[in-house]
Amino acid sequence: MLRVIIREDPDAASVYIADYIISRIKAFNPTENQPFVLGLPTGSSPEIIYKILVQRHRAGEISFKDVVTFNMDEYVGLPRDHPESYHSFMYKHFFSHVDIPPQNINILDGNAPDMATECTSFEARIAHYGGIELFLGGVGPDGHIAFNEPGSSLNSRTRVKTLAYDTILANSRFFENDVNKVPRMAMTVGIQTIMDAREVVIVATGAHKAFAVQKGLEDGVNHMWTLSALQLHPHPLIVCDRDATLELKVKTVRYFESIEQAGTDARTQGPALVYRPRAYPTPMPAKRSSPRQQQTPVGTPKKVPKDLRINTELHRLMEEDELTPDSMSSRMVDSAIGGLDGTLNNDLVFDRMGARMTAH
Ligand SMILES: N[C@@H]1[C@@H](O)[C@H](O)[C@@H](COP(=O)(O)O)O[C@@H]1O
Repeated sequence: MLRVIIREDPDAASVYIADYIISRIKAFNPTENQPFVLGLPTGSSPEIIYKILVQRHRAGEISFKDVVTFNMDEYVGLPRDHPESYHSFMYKHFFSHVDIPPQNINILDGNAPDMATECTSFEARIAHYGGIELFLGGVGPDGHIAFNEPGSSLNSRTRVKTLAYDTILANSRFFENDVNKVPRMAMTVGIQTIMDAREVVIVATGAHKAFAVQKGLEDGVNHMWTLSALQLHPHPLIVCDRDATLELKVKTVRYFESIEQAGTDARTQGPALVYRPRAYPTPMPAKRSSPRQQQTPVGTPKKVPKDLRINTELHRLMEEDELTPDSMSSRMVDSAIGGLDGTLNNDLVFDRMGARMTAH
């Protein structure tokens, strides 16, 4: 069921989401062998949420020791240590301040020598953990989730996307208001990757999100407003501030408010917490990588166990016409995304195109 929670301002909406995430992690009671798998976004809206999560962690209320994270997107070609890379954002606002082990952090490498392999490997790492339990996301003013711009396939998986002009314009505020400094491409999880999460929580704050919220909630499912795909998800939660509801019908707002007033607190109404979503195969036991392996850039894995093969007849992993030319990539060592490299190098293989892994 679609749940919409409305709070008066961004702070109150963020407190709600931080509370929600904490309660879900606690209820899951993660361990090293059964970690809570959390999908995470960047952007100015989630910044407040991270701030609250850090405060709660410092107050001893929540640990991220047994949480594994997957970030939804990253710019292509921007150096990892650039202040505006999503890698830098995540460390600055969250990872550096909590007890998450570095090997539990998964961020797409926007400078990977082979973009297709990087995307395929990301999906395989998610599958390795049995899927994402809770995917937190934001929404762009044009209704995009992650970087699934208008027109994205609702069946899409992790791939390279060209950014829409609206998004380049919106994100130029992080690049000295110069549209020419904004990367033109990004790697992003697909709509299907998000839809496979057991639970999706979206933060939408500010009047500039109101139109996207209206299109996403009140109109039908369509690929031009990719937020609308969540209408088909069994457990979506959209948390808005009052301004983000400005384009909704009064009737819609009243309905969602009445659901909350009726006592069905979303915090106790999430899906049953299970470690392994049925959509995913039983994963291999997690192996600890040696520090040396953690320094290894993402390479081409060797072979795929049968239960991790993805039938890409159904899901194309790449939009080949949008691939970055090799010359734009620079090989970088990313220790933060290297935690599973050892495992992947030993146990998984992708063919040259990276887009097709078929059952033999
Ligand atoms: N790829 C990110 C999205 O994941 C995010 O939801 C959106 C909105 O960000 P903000 O919260 O800054 O408005 O910005 C970017 O495009």
